[in-house]
Amino acid sequence: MEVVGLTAGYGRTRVLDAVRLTVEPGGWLAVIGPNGSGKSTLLRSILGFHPHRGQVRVDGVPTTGMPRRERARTMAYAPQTPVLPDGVTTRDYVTLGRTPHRPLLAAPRGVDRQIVGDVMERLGLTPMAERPLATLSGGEQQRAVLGRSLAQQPRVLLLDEPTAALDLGHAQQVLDLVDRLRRQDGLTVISTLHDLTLAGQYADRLALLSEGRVVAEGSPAEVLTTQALHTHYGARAEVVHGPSGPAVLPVRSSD
Ligand SMILES: Nc1ncnc2c1ncn2[C@@H]1O[C@H](COP(=O)(O)OP(=O)(O)OP(=O)(O)O)[C@@H](O)[C@H]1O
Repeated sequence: MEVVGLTAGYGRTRVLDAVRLTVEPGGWLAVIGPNGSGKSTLLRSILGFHPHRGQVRVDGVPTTGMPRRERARTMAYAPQTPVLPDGVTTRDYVTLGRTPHRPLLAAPRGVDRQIVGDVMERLGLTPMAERPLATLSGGEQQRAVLGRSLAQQPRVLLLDEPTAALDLGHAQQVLDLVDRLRRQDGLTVISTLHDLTLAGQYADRLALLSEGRVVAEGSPAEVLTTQALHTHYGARAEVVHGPSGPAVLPVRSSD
């Protein structure tokens, strides 16, 4: 996937300024940056949900002008704060991810049910499959949202803060699953992640966004530096390099 010269904003306020990114097939790019730096706006622009200038290409093909169903088979999105429909079960909700793969208004086929069952099993959602979505905990709902996007079997998966409502064990379970899918199936992943240690462990490249510009891009060890965390987050932190990648340790003020 290539993003070239992506510029976007709200009204007269520019939020993204000529953003340029490239992600190899099967690559995982984590977009990091302080609150309000434009991460969600970037994902929504890439998906074509937010007006922007510039170009987004998948396998060299511009996504602008792609028919909606083709675009939905190309890119799937798990938003940070999804709007969840009332009165649907978890299974029905995950099954919505199959919509771009089956004829309009057709009932789910055996293959759709099998893919949905498989995704729910891998995300630990099977025990709550027949429960109304509204009765799930925040973390369970977040996994259901990810399940829907995985059932879509896209080539590019865009995840906005996929671990925000998850405890550490479930966060690792979800990130491990995404990691397996990219290694086995060549799924390309672009995610935002506030947890910089998890970002450094799972993504193979990081892009640091600050005030709408990519100010650093490279391997986790290249991007996660004490200086960058100080300059762009105003944070005091040490970066420790371990076997799973860099870990970010906040340093308490001595005052
Ligand atoms: N609907 C909107 N109308 C006006 N301004 C908006 C709107 N949505 C976002 N913004 C502004 O655009 C900027 C970027 O927001 P965005 O949500 O993309 O940032 P972010 O990096 O995802 O932030 P966070 O880490 O807090 O989720 C912020 O200053 C925000 O206030």
